[in-house]
Amino acid sequence: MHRPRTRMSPGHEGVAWADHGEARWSHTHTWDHPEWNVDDLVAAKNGRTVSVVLPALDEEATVAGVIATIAPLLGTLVDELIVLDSGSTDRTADRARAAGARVITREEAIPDLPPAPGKGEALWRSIAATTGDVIAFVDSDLIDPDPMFVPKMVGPLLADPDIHLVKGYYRRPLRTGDTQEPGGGGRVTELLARPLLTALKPELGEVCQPLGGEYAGTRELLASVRFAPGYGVEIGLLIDTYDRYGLAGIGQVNLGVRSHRNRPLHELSVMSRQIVATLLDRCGIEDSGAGLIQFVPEPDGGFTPHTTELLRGERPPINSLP
Ligand SMILES: O=c1ccn([C@@H]2O[C@H](COP(=O)(O)OP(=O)(O)O[C@H]3O[C@H](CO)[C@@H](O)[C@H](O)[C@H]3O)[C@@H](O)[C@H]2O)c(=O)[nH]1
Ligand SMILES: O=C(O)[C@H](O)COP(=O)(O)O
Repeated sequence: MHRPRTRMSPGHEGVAWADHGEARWSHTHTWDHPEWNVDDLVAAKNGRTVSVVLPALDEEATVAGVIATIAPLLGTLVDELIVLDSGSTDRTADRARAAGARVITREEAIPDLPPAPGKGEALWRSIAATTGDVIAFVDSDLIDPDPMFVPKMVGPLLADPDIHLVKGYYRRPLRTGDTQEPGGGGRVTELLARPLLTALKPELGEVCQPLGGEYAGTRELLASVRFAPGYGVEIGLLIDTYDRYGLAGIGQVNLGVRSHRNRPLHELSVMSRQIVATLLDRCGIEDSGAGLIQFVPEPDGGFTPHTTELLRGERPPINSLP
């Protein structure tokens, strides 16, 4: 496969863009109009294998729909498709199996170690449970994802040996009740992650969706980095990849539109607290470690404080396990 074309247009005046040699990273490592097809990618695999991992916690409503968009690639581009069940108590596992995925629990992935809660733990264990040279992650709460999500994400990894992490980016609608706001989604991304990243790691300000759950990486990278707990996992992986390989090791690909189950604001606050903890840690800034206090409105007009503690317990690189 030829190196895919880059199409991110410039014109962001006033932004201190990172120079990547002669060309800016946003030109050389951003695929705004990816044009490769599955046959191109199969030819580019060259003996390498691709695993797709769907982390899932109680996603019975959507998991089968996500699998249905990826299962047709099994045996060609995709060599294995697993759902890493993060402790679901609903019918996620049954539905995932019926749709054509292999379901692996956290305990099965690494039997000798009791599982911790959170998404980071599920992804970390999935590295041990899969064998692909390239691993693509797709959230299992997506609604009508495009079947080209995985082919688009793995393209740069198969084409360029210097790239180790490819983040998807997209338009993000926000659904509230019966209404849908086309560009209203990605609230934590836009209000917290991108501003804070720009302040502390300005070169990563060019990454459109630092938090998005659709990304792919080489096993070389993913087995050799630590995994942050909970929802800190994406920001941790992004910064750790940057610190190891620089921007040259990262790519991003336009996946079109991504809809998912939009969480209520109070759940996103807890997610944000976890992300802040990992971001500060990766930037060498001390965090108080305090849990987030939220004020729950009561029927009588008052509020009750409720604290959510931070998830702790960074996981070491999988390839450092005995
Ligand atoms: O303990 C958990 C929590 C979540 N999930 C799964 O992880 C995926 C994403 O979780 P979700 O709660 O839907 O996250 P979002 O609200 O969509 O948050 C965004 O931002 C997070 C922080 O970067 C990322 O982890 C998400 O992938 C990204 O979509 C879903 O398939 C979940 O079922 C688990 O497997 N275990
Ligand atoms: O990635 C994010 O910013 C959070 O998952 C919130 O996304 P949403 O605003 O689209 O629900």
